[in-house]
Amino acid sequence: MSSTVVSMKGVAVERSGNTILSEVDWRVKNDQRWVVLGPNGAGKTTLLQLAAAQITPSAGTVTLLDEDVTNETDAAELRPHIGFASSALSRRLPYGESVLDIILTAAYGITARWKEEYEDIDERRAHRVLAEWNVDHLAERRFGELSDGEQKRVQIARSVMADPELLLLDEPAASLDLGAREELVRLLGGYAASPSSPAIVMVTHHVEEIPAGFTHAVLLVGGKIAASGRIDETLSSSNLSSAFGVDVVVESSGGRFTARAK
Ligand SMILES: Nc1ncnc2c1ncn2[C@@H]1O[C@H](COP(=O)(O)OP(=O)(O)OP(=O)(O)O)[C@@H](O)[C@H]1O
Repeated sequence: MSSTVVSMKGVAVERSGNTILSEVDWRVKNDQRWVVLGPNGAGKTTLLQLAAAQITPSAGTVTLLDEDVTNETDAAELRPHIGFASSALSRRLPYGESVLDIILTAAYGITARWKEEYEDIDERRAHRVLAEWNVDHLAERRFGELSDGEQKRVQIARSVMADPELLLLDEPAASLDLGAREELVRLLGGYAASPSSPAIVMVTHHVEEIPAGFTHAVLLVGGKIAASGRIDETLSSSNLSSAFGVDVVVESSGGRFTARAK
């Protein structure tokens, strides 16, 4: 049965006197896979930080997994149930740590192994999750020695290790070469297609990075939602042209999208 995992009503975020998001009304259900698009500075990462319970709104209400997020205590309780992969978070991962430990520490919500005793069941799950993201063969390697593409897949494996109810991905394919991008997009598409996967929200700059099977899209412009809804309807040539201020043609084939200037 589908249920709402993210609900934002009349949400605004202000920082240093600037309004970064305003009038945001948005709902994500557990069987939906969303992509967030918009020009640089539109507020995409800020929207994801709200959904990750990393920040609280300046106005309006944010409800995550049926809990209102009004203060730091609410947010701290919610965070273990939300998977979040972003390059800002990955910079905090210890580069000398083994891939297996990077994944295992996620089970305890920490970024470095100290003296924890892990259960066999955690290790088995870690290997299963690594295999799911096609990095199990790298389990004993140091995280910092991996290629960008391998590191991105380990970050996502880490963010799903604790079996989250909501998975948030901030530009997971940024800086990847074509082969690594396509490998990641294929794996994300497979993950998105599974009914047992959580709700997913992915921020990206490029429609080519949207995996097949994503169901919804939201376009942010100047901190406001310019369009949102079913992906095919929202990612229209006219919506993207007006969001990015350039005349583009958007095409889709086999569930994937391309965009190019007219
Ligand atoms: N702590 C802060 N204080 C003041 N302004 C901030 C702060 N954090 C972000 N901003 C501003 O808020 C706006 C939205 O930032 P955000 O990172 O959410 O946008 P974005 O759409 O993810 O951008 P990009 O595509 O460039 O990553 C930007 O203009 C940014 O400079």
